[in-house]
Amino acid sequence: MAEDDDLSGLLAHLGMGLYALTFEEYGLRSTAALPRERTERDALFAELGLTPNDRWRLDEVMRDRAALSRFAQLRAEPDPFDAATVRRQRAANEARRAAFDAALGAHAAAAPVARARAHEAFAALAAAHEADALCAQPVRVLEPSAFGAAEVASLLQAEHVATLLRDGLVVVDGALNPHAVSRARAEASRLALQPTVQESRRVRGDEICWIDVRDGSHGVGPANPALARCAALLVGALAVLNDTLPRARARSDAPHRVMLARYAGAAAYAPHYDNPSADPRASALDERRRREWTIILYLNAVDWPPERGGLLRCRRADEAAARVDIAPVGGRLVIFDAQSVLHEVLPMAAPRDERYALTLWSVQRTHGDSGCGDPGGAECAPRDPSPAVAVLFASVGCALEHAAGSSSLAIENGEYLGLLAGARVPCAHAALDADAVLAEMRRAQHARGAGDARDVDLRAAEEYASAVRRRLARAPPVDWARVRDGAALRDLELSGSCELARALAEPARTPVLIVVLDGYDVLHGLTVDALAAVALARARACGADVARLGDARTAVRAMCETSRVSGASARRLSRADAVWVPAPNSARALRASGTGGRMDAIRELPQLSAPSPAAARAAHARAPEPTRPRGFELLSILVGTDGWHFSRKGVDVLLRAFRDALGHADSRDARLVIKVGSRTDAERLRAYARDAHGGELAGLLRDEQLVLVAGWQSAEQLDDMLARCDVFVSAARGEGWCRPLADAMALGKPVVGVPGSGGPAAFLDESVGWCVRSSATCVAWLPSADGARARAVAANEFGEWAEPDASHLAQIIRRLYDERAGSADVASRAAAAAERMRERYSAEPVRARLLALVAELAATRAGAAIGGADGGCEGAQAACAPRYDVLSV
Ligand SMILES: O=C(O)CCC(=O)C(=O)O
Ligand SMILES: [Fe+2]
Repeated sequence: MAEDDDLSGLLAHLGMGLYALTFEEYGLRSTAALPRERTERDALFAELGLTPNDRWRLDEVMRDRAALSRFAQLRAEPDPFDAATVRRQRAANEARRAAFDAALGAHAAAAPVARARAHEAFAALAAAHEADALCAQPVRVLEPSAFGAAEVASLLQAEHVATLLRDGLVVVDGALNPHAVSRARAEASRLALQPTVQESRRVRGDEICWIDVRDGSHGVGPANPALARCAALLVGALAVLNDTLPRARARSDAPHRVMLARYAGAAAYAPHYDNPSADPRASALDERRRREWTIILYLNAVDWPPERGGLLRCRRADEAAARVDIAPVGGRLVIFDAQSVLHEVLPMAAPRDERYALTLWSVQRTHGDSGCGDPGGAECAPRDPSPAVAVLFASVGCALEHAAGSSSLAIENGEYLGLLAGARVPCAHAALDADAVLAEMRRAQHARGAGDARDVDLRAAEEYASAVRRRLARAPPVDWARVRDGAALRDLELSGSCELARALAEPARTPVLIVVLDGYDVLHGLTVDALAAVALARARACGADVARLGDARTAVRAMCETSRVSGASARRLSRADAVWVPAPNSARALRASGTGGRMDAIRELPQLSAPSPAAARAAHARAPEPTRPRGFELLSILVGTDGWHFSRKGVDVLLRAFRDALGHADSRDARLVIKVGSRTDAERLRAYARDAHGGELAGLLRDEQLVLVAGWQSAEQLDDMLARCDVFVSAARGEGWCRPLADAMALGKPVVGVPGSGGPAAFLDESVGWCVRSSATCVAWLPSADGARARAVAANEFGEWAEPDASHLAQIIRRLYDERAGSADVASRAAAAAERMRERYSAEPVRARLLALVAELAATRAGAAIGGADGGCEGAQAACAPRYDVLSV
C-alpha cells in the first residue's frame, strides 16, 4: 500500500511535471507544469535522480508559464506596441493556449500512459546527457610517456599482467613510497574540487578535478609536482602494460589528463562500468566508450584498514559471485578492464573521513589512429579506410563582419579550420562574393520559373548584398593575420594551388567535399544552393574535380538569438544536409520555426573557448590577489548599440543594475567597462547614459564609473581585457552562444549571465558562475539607445527572449563587489568554470565533435536526409543525381 500511495502521491505531485516533459516531447509548449516552489521542485528532481542539466530544461518549461502570464498582462496593459502587432500576438497566444488546454485534457485522461511516457522521456534525457558527455571527455592521445616507465617496469611484472588478463583486475601494492603519497595528498587537498555534473549525487558522491599529466596542473592553476609524478606513474604503468600485453591484445593510449577524486564520509559511487558500451542507453558518441583500462592510484594513508570503509568493490561481468573488496591503501595501484568490471565505491565509516584517488583511463585506438606499435601484429589488421573528406568553409558574412570591426565569424571559421587541419583533414576557406551569390540566385530562379520561389527572398538578398558591398568598399581588405588563428585562415584561403583540390583529385578513394556555410548569410536572404554553387565554382577554379564536386554535402553553421526565426529563413536553412548549431536553444528555435524535413539533421557543434596561454597566466595571476588596489572592474562586451543589439544585449538592464548596486559614494572605485563596436556605438551609448530615464544614469559618466572602449581590438587585446577584469557580466535577453561569457569562464573569471537568454544555458549554472533570474518576454526592439521606442515584432515571427531581473542582477553585482577580496565561493566557482570550459570546449573535445559531424555527413548518400526516421533518401532522383550543378565562374 505504501508503494501504491507513493505512486499516486508521486503522480499527483509529479503529474504536472511529467506532463510538461511529455508536452515538450511533442513540441507543445506547456504552461502549468512543475511545482512552483524551488525547494519542492528540487526534492522532486532529486527523487527522479535528475541532473542539474535536466533541471535547466525543466526550468525552461517553467519559464513558459511566465511567458503566458506576461501575455495575460499584456492584454490588460495599454498597448505598448502598435495595435496590429498586439492583435496578431494575442491571436497566436490564444491558439497556443487552446492547443495546450486540449492537450492537457487529453493527457489528464490518460495519466498512467503519460507517466510511462514521461519515464521514457527521462530515459531519453539521460541518454542525451550521455551524448553531451562527449564534450566532457576530451582525449588527446600522447605517446606513452617514457617518464615513469622505468620505475614502473620493476613494479608491474609479467605475472601481474597475466592476472589482469585472467581476472580482468590486478592489485599492485607499494607503487609509490609513503612520503611521495603524502606529498601528493597534501597537494590534492589544496585543490578546489567539484561534483560532476553528469551524475546525481546519489549515484556518485565524489568531487573531482582533472589533472594535466604533464605538470599536474588543474585548469589554469599552478603545477603540482607531486601529483604530476603520480600521473607519470599512471602513464608509465600503461606504457609497461602495453609493452607486456600479448600481441593479440590491442594497445591503448594515454590521455592528456587524469582524474583526481575525493570522497568524504558517506559519499559513494553506485555500481557502474567505466566504459558504458554494454549499456544500451549509452550514446554512440559517448567518449567513455573508448576507455580500455582503468588504472587507479590511491593517495591515502598506507595503513588504511578495511574497517575504515571506502572500499572499492569489484565484480567481473561474467562471474557475479566473484566479488573482491579492495581497501584504498596509499601507494596501491589497481588496474582493471574498463568494459567488463562492474565496481562501486562504498562509504567510509566516519562521517569526516576522506579518501583520495587518482585515475587514468587509457583510450582505445580508433581507425586511422597512428601510433600502432607493431604494424605486422594481429592488432594492426587493416581497418576500413576512413572516408576521404575535404572540407571547405565558405562565407560571405565572414568578410562582412570583419569589415564591420567584429570578427567572431572569422575567428570561428579560423578555429574550426585549425582543428580540422590539426587532424590532417584537407580543408580550405573561401570568402565568397555576395554579388556572385545573388547573381546565382537570380539565374536559378529564372531557370526554375517563378513558381518555385517560396523561400527565395530576392529583395532581402539584394539588401544584404548591397550592405556587404557598401561595408567592404569602406573597409580595408580583410587581414586574416589580425584574427585569432588567422594564420590558419590565411594559409587555407582557397587559392591557386590548394590542398583541397589535391585531396579531391586523389584517385584511389571517393572523396566527399563538405561545404560549410554560415547561417548568417542564409538568415539574411542568401540561399544554400546559391552559396554552395559559388563556393564549388571557386573550388573548381583552383583545380578540383568537377564530377566530384557535384556530390558535395552542405552543412550550415547557424545560431538563433530568439526563440524563433522567420519561416522563410528556416526553410532556406533546411536546404542544407545538416545544420550545426552551438547550443540546444538554436535547435529548438529552428524546429519551432517550421523548417521541414531536413531539420532532423540539426546537430550541436559548440564554439571553442581556449584561452591563449598568456591570457590564462595573466588571469590566474590576477585572481587570487588578496587586495584590489585599483578598485573593482566589471566588464561587458557588446557587438553594437543600435536598437537591436542594445536590446538584445540588455544594455539598459545592465546600466540600471550597475547604478543601483554600485553607483554610490561607498563604491566609487567600481567601474563598468563596456567594450562596444565602433565609435558611433560608443557615442550612442554615452548619449543614452546621459539622457535616458531623466538623466538617472548620468552620474555614472560624471563619476567615471562607466568606461567605454570602442574600435577594433585584436584577439590578444580582448583576451587581455577579459584577463584584467574582476567579473565579467552579460545581461543579455537573447544569445545564440555568448562567446565573451564562455571565454571569460575559460579564463577562470567569475561571471554573471542570464541562462534564460538561450546559449548560456548550455554552460552556465550556479556551480560555475552567477545566474540572473529572468522571465520570458516577447521579442521587441525595446527602447533603443537613441531613446526611440523602435520596432516591435510580431511574437510569432521571433518568439521570445528573456527579460533579466534587474534587481536580482544588482544584488549579484553588489555581492561580488563586497566579496572582491576573494571569497572561497568566488574562487571555487571561477575555478570550476575554467575546468568546465576546458573539459567541454577546449580544442580536443571540440575537434572530436567536429570530426564526428564531418564523418556523419560524409557517411550519408548525397541527397539523403541524416538521422531521418527512414534514414533513406528523399526520393530516388535525389539519391542518384548530383546535388549541385557546378557553375563555371
Ligand atoms: O576511487 C575508486 O576506488 C573508484 C572510483 C570509480 O569507480 C570511478 O571514478 O569511476
Ligand atoms: Fe569507476
